[in-house]
Amino acid sequence: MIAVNYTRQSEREGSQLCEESMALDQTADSAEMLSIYKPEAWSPSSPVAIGDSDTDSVDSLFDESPHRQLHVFTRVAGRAAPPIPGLFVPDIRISAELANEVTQKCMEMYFDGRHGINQVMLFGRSTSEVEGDATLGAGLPPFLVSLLHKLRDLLQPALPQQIHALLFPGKSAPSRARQAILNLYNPGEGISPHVDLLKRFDDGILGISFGSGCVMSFEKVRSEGKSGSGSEHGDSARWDLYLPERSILVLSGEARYQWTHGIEGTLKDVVKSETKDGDHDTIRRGTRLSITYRWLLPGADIVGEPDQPPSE
Ligand SMILES: O=C(O)CCC(=O)C(=O)O
Ligand SMILES: [Fe+2]
Repeated sequence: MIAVNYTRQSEREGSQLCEESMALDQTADSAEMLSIYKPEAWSPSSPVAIGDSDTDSVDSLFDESPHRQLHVFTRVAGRAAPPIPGLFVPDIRISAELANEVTQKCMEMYFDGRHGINQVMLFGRSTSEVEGDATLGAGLPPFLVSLLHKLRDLLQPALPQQIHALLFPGKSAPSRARQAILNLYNPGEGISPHVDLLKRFDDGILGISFGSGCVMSFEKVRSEGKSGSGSEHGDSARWDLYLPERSILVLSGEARYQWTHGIEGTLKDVVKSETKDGDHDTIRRGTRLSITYRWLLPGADIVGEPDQPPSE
């Protein structure tokens, strides 16, 4: 087995959203103190804005000052997968027992805190029947192979058949190289928006969240030659989706190739309320571990270079 350890390049830099999230963390303990912009259910998230406004949807942070009214808007993430073709987040969770087992193994084997590592890449192969015991990831540590097999069974009724077959090829399918990437995020850490490397990874990406939820943001890759802020003019779109712990994410087709995914480095996520329409929950980030399985393209030079940043 080959393992490659990295310190992940993380944190989204320079964007307006990031600055506002900082403001969220620094200025308020609860979302009630903030002005929350609430987009319609499943309309793409609207841009963040700071400035004077007297609309009903915002409250002032500084009501007592008539001269300086600062309004902070933030996005409210949805809880159901947005309509991006090829994106699947089925409404199922792996069991708490399995999640604990896997997390414990990862912490013991890779993230014991000795080297400041927060990213590990592991490599294996799916094998076919002719080679004897067929597995979905021979060469990966047994607990990651076993997780793959459990995911195959769990996802069987939850995904379209061809997407399931893309992730879990049958026993007679040719052997393929597969990577498992483990990412550990302390509260406040994230990963820059990116498209997984086009020259290294094939279609069909499977990710599982452990230990904490987080909001994952998806942004449409801009077509070449277009510029400008875009979102109000139809050439860009963004969705924010809350991924609860033990949930499973699948990226394929358009979602894998035409949209970036990223996680903002924030201590709290603002998410649509599960119980009350039009309301929101503020959810504190815990330490999150993610495991992502990806197919390597034939001949991809896989060892020695970081996976981020990404789009090409
Ligand atoms: O942590 C996650 O769920 C996403 C990780 C990711 O996008 C990556 O490693 O390419
Ligand atoms: Fe990624």
